[in-house]
Amino acid sequence: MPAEQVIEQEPAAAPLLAGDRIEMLRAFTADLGTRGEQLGLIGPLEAPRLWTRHVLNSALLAPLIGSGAQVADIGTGGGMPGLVLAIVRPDAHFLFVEPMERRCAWLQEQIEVLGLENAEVRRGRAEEFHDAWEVDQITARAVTALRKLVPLTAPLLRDGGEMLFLKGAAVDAEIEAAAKVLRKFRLRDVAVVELGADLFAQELLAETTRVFRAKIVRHG
Ligand SMILES: C[S@@+](CC[C@H](N)C(=O)[O-])C[C@H]1O[C@@H](n2cnc3c(N)ncnc32)[C@H](O)[C@@H]1O
Repeated sequence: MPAEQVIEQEPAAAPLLAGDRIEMLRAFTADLGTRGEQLGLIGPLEAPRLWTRHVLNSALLAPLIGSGAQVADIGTGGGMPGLVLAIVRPDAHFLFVEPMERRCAWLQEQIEVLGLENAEVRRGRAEEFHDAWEVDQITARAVTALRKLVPLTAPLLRDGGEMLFLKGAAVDAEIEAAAKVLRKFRLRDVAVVELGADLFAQELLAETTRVFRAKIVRHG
């Protein structure tokens, strides 16, 4: 049996990003680090980079969430980024869209254990909710490439709503490959935003995060 992985020590940026929600974020991270691999929520090598690569990578998105916004997080899985954002942004409301039953059970358990009042799980694939909702913002991480993610998520957004997708180093190539769907779904103000550069410069965080950001403008 492989040796148990040690959970990464909490980076100095964590309390700065979580503010008075830090204890909640610590409880979630500890639970994910302890049970996440066994439940198939994180890979076998992820515990030593759990804070940096997963939890804080998600929390960095928090300043882009609108106050009072209705947000759908697509493919929440073990909780990234939706559950982390629901913890650090109690002033916004989150729907966790996830097709896998075991992952939904984990997310529901976390909502109850943490006492989160601003989050709900919706079991299913994003396409099952097309035209049923008109949310303000959509978040997603590690679900699929942009050229597939945009058609999956655009019908869930209100006119003027926004996509915020955590992406890796290949984001520019993904945007290029998605040029046709970006036009088809009338996305505007397409940008790649780098988050966490200030914390990185102060050596409080080991990595920055890239976000694909765009607005949908159906009329005009
Ligand atoms: C690689 S995991 C990423 C999980 C989490 N977002 C993260 O970054 O750790 C992809 C997740 O997307 C979910 N998923 C795949 N296709 C989906 C769809 N069409 N709609 C909603 N969720 C989907 C999967 O069930 C899985 O939990």
